[in-house]
Amino acid sequence: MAFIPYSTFAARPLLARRASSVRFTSTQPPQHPMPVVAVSKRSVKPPQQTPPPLSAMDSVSLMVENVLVLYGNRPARDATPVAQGDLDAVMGDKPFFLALHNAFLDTGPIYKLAFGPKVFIVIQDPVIARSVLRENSILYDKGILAEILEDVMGKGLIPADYNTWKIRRRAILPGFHSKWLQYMTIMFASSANNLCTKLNNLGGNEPVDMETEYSSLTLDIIGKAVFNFDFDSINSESPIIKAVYRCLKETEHRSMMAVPYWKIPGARKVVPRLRRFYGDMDLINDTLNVLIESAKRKATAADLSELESRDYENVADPSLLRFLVELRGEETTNKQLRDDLMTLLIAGHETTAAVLTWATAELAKHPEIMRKAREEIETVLGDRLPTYKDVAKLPYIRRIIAETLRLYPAPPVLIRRLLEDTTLPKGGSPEVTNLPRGSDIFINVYSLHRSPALWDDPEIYDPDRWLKPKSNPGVEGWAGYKPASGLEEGTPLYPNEVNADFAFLPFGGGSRKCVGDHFAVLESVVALAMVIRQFDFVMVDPSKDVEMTTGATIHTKNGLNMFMVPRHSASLTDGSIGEPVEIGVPSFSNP
Ligand code: HEM
Repeated sequence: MAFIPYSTFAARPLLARRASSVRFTSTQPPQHPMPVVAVSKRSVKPPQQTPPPLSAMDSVSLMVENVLVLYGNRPARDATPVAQGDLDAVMGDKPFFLALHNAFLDTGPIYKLAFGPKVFIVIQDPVIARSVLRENSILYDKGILAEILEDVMGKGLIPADYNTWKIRRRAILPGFHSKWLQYMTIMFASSANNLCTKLNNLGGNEPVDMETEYSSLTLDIIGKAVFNFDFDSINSESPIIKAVYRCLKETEHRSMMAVPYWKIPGARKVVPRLRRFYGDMDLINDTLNVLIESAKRKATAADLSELESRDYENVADPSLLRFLVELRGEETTNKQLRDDLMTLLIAGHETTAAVLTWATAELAKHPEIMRKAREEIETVLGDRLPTYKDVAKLPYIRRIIAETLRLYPAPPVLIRRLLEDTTLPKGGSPEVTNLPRGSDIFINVYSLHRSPALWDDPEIYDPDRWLKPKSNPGVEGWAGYKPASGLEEGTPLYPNEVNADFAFLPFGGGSRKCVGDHFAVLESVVALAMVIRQFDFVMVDPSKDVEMTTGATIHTKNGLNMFMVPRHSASLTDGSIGEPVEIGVPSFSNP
């Protein structure tokens, strides 16, 4: 059976490009951006006490109960439907969350998914999701997800137990303050500019795999932001980049395994993929340790207010790592810092690459949306590089990012494990659900975002849906979606879980909500605007492999539904694309 990894959430199309006639010749010097986009600091409301984690005995007794209920005569605790039969029919080589989605359409907003003695509770209801993620978040830990990610992220924020998480979240969250984000936006533009230069230099009709290109872009960005390290993966492939990618692949592979083979004693010495994985981890850890030592040597202790008001344009190392080692009172071990860095690197990389890839794919499918997007970019930016201030003036591009995250959330499923017996609210389901301690829970964000009960024409890609309110009294306790003044300047950066009352969870919600949401939206808006104003993308028959005019055959990785070829029109290039102009970003130096 398959679990869902954090970083790989599938669902990404394969793209190709060719330079279009959009000019890109000069830029204005970067302005000092003002904080116009509403970037708010969220207060973390830690619960008072969390129940103890599950013991092996607890797991066994839960499995016994499941067997007795599913295959014996013991009555179930409630009437929540079991989706076993339906899932068997749909499970094949499709991504796991698509199987979950089919079961949702057949079964309803909450169901139980049985694999032998193991039962998962699958939730696609905003009221129940709100209860798990926000109102009663104290009752849950990351369960299976923590087990899969432990080797890579250690006690980083995503898999961390409650006590570690509470301390590290308090340290890391302030690092994403608005002055730093403003400065980072300049770096996003500079990095996206490198990608555009590379694509321009490729020339010809060769198809380009945009998923890979976006992935390199977001890796370069996250490396600079998190530890001031220039992977330069847009232009080169170093051993460290290869090691990072292979580790991501290993995490993905583990997520598909029913048996945690990496925990078998001695396995890491004899299984070739594990030997390579731990070798890669050694290389990454050595590199991170050098970066940590170097940051510690240069560090001067500072208070939060000093760090928040820094002149980042004149700081040699503006990274989060530097912030973390300089923040007074936040003494921490190298091991914890390594875990934090690795977590941020993985969490902030493929997720953003996926949204950029899907957004580009959807724009290629919808020429009218592409036209409106380019019109906005032309009006606001012309051919200069975007700044933080500009992002506030690009509400249509921001809606495109939001709409892409709705249809292609990455991760498509949030994972939790219940630590105490509880009762879930009804929401849109007929009954409340009684759950025993130890229940594994999937919040199926993919289906929540495509639920006909919550969205009009949910399968349609429509960035303007975010301008219209939506409600449904049939979902008991759901406040509906309320647009925040049309997402114009000065309003929230993106429609979020608060104004959709947990029907829209691209960055999760509650205390463990993504710390990088604003970072990711700013990055996506800047990169998408810069790429689509210069390049065209065309959709072709998604149902089969396609022979390119160049003779190349493109295969979609996940068989989901789309890929692209360059537009075959000579009029698309008029030779007017000039040299991109450098902007004032200090170079990111590797130690
Ligand atoms: C489009 C891009 C992104 C998406 C869709 C995304 C999505 C998410 C989601 C859904 C969660 C919640 C997971 C859960 O509740 O189990 C999360 C958590 C997290 N994300 Fe992101 N993320 C993105 C970008 C980033 C970036 C750029 C960073 C860092 C620079 C980041 C760092 C984190 C961290 C550290 C957590 C764990 C928070 C905690 O448990 O306190 N993410 N992300």
